[in-house]
Amino acid sequence: MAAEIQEKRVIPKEVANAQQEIWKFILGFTPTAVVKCAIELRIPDILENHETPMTLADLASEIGCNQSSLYRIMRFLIHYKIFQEKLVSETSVVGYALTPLSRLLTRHGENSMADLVLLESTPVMLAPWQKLSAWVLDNKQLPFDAAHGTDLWGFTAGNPEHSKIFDAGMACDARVGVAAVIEVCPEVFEGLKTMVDVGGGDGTALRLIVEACPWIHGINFDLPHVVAAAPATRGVEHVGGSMFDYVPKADATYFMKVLHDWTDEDCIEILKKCREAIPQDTGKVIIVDNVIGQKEDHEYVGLMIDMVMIAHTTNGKERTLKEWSYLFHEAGFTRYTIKRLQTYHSVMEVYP
Ligand SMILES: C[S@@+](CC[C@H](N)C(=O)[O-])C[C@H]1O[C@@H](n2cnc3c(N)ncnc32)[C@H](O)[C@@H]1O
Repeated sequence: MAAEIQEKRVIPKEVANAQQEIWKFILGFTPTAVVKCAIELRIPDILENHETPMTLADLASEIGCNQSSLYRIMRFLIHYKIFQEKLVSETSVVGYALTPLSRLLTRHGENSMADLVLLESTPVMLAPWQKLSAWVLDNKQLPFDAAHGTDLWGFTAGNPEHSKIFDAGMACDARVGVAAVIEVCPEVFEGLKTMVDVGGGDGTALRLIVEACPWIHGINFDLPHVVAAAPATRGVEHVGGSMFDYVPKADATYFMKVLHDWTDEDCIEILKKCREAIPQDTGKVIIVDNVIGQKEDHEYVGLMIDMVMIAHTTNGKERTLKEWSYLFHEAGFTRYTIKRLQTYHSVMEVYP
């Protein structure tokens, strides 16, 4: 039966368009929730392991679920280009296949971002988002503390399961960041005999750097509960402690997505500790972090991460180059260079 569709416009086009846009905010969490669902069901892994596109019936049987609910999940994710429909070779049967996006959502792929999706969508990380407006109003209790009664680092120290999820999430972003640094500016690591990764998490970043630059002896420095759970790695020594007390001595200190967790005053204190830890004539601090307010390319990621800093950290923030430069100057450093990577990160080398 053919239906006749008549579009009767009773509200101005501009308002109708605005309403469509607002729906993105009303239900903006749905892509996150449904992608998380697909990862938990291991759909990217199942499709990766299947040589040809997979029919709904085969995929449902592999997962052990009902076809009609799976169909709706897949229809939604195809719309978001997470999966695609393709003909099963030389037949007219349509199956599901990976796209460049879902290739990043397998559980153990080299460039997988799945653990980061799983981390950010845990109830623990979502709860502080309910507390933003209260914090903006009085700037008293930080959103994470308001939700959990302690800051993120205190929470991970007391919750080993969440600490593991947090470290895994950080490690997947570290893999992408380190690969980009080694690809674009390997000279950053030339001539270094020792390097300490301050706030290095489970040591993933340092492991990859030492694998690519085997002349470096790596020191992975993080809070005691984090290094206690970190896997032993050749060429990397794990040291537990707090960067507010001291930074282990090395030719260079390396920070990846650490300083953005802290206030200007905290960063200046940490950077001063770094100046004491490195040789005054040949030492340097290497910072891999976001610099906002530059080219447009990754600005939306930077601005979203800036909101994450409010929700999850102790007054951390994303910084412009001018704000970074202020920290370096206040901590007593005299010059720095900056290189932008294809990812949202930049690499800054800062000298005494
Ligand atoms: C956002 S994560 C970044 C981890 C890692 N650099 C990466 O890029 O994946 C921040 C790290 O700082 C560590 N950290 C927090 N407070 C610290 C302190 N006082 N001293 C040393 N590390 C600390 C956390 O345990 C966590 O591993």
